[in-house]
Amino acid sequence: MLRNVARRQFSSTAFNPYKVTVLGAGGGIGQPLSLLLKLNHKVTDLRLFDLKGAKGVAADLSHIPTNSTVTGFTPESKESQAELAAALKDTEVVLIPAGVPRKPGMTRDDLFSINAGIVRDLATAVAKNAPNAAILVISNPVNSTVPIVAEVLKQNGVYNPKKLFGVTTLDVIRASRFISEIRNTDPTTERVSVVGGHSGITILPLISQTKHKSQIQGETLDKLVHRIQFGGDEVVQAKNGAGSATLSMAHAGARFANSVLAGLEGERDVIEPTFVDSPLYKDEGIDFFASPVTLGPQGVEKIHGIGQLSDKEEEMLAKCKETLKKSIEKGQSFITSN
Ligand SMILES: NC(=O)C1=CN([C@@H]2O[C@H](COP(=O)(O)OP(=O)(O)OC[C@H]3O[C@@H](n4cnc5c(N)ncnc54)[C@H](O)[C@@H]3O)[C@@H](O)[C@H]2O)C=CC1
Ligand SMILES: O=C([O-])CC(=O)C(=O)O
Repeated sequence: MLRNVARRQFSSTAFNPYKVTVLGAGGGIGQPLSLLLKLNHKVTDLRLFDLKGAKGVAADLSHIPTNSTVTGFTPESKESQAELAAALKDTEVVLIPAGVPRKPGMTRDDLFSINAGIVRDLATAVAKNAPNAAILVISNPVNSTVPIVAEVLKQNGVYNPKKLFGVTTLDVIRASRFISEIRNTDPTTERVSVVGGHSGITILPLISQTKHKSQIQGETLDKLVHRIQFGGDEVVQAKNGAGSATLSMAHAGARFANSVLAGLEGERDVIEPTFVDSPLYKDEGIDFFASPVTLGPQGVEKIHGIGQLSDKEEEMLAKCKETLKKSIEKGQSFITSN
């Protein structure tokens, strides 16, 4: 009995042979994320790339008795692109947690000067070696790195807006957890729509759309919204210079990747909030926005609107859009004006 359950949970079949690549797999997020992907029965060929450490992580994970193969890739020399190309060749899903994390006192935008170039170069390699892959961007600042990837793909003639995602799932899981702490409920059943972007005031949790809207008001509401928006800072401060969220992010990234794979496999009604090329506010010059998205065989199947907001949420949305627009334009012009 136990064996059957284990087999059902972990074994792969010929129907779901997905190749998945993690870029930045040796890092704080990359390692636990790779572990969770090794446990995902939808993944059969797991490729791990990092400037350092990926081979060790791959050898370690390869002893876990799930059906996927795991291969590690590190560049032979500073200039070598061959290993990155091999890690990406014809892969179906690419997760990008490569880049530097925050230290106390920094904003995510402070990471732009280093991470923009890292993400640009990795996106260029994806464009050349896996032009049809779904790309899941974790590296911060997400509000700018996703537009960077889009512009690189456009320059290479392979941009498919249905296959590019900024991973905002950590905001969603934080919202579930924090609301359950206030209401003393089971966090696994709490659903909160979090829209906008992924930093500070661009993170817009729609508490008025939850079943707790009448119970969570006034100061409690303000504190909850603030905690969801600045949840990353709690971890950055607690780690005190040793980085930002890694384990909760690995969980969030693995959950989102599983949803993307479920959509590709043809599962129906897979909906996750994510930061995508979106029609919602394009007429205001905002090319990307996070909202609930139905995931399907081609990637994005349907982008849902954000529904009815409270007056307070409308005010927050206006501020969110102002900041988001600038961050998106900063990412776009990093590619178009260089
Ligand atoms: N989207 C989100 O919700 C979240 C995003 N993040 C972001 O994820 C990124 C990674 O965070 P951590 O894993 O904690 O950092 P880390 O420093 O522990 O790991 C980053 C890894 O990227 C690798 N790397 C750097 N340049 C590379 C390149 N050109 N090619 C391949 N690998 C490269 C490094 O060698 C390192 O192993 C940061 O930018 C962080 O801000 C972190 C938490 C949540
Ligand atoms: O706070 C950070 O820098 C990392 C992050 O994006 C998060 O934890 O939400």
